[in-house]
Amino acid sequence: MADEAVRMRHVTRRYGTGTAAVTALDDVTLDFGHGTFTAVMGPSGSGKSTLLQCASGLDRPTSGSVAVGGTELTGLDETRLTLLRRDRIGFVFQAFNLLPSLTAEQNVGLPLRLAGHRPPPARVAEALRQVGLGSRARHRPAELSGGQQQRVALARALITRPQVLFGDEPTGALDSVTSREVLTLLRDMVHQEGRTTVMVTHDPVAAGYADRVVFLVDGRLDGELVGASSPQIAAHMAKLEALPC
Ligand SMILES: Nc1ncnc2c1ncn2[C@@H]1O[C@H](COP(=O)(O)OP(=O)(O)OP(=O)(O)O)[C@@H](O)[C@H]1O
Repeated sequence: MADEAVRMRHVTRRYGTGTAAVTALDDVTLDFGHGTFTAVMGPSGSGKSTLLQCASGLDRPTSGSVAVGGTELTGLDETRLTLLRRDRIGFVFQAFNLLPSLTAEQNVGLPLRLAGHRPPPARVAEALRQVGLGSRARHRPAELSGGQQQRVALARALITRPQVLFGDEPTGALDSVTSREVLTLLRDMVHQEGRTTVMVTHDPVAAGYADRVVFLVDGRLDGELVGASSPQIAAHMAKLEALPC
């Protein structure tokens, strides 16, 4: 097994050409260790989502390399990259992206169904139980609260037992109490199951649940905090946001 769950080396991502070119990520070298929970923070437009997309194989860097679980993504064709994402990576987004006509258990089983397998009912039930929704298996998304819907999305992301879970503002649409429930669940999964988790967030309270916070400014890494409290993270962000552009 590779030392790191995700390795990024000199990753640069440019969009557009000529005078319209934007360097969204600029020579980023970063590792995410197995069984760690990392938050990615930075001012708006600093490249957080681009970093997440390059690290997870949703997007390809313009230059540099990314490896997940020791597999270099750079040389993979689209089919292999899709398979790697399907088998090794889980995603949760701000929008829960559940299918409204399917029940919670059908939504959770969907990734296995899409991969051509019949979802084992015991595995689906276990995934729902893990996120505290064992009794809501037959409910449709409209019958669930926002926090419950995000927990269904989390169970769906975890049903394939991914090596790495990526979240882009996973609590962005939730109130503070519900956010805390989802973040506690994420943190427990990291610590109890060694599920490597990388989460982009604007919220210092959310980032306070992570073991480590890495900061981006203008597409470049700009320091990190390990084991920091939410007020310490908020103070660091305030300094970064005060920097002249
Ligand atoms: N598809 C694209 N085409 C052109 N420019 C893009 C594209 N995607 C992102 N960018 C630019 O790249 C830079 C980084 O964007 P990114 O979405 O990664 O930032 P972010 O830190 O996630 O921002 P926010 O916090 O506002 O969501 C921004 O200047 C953005 O405008």
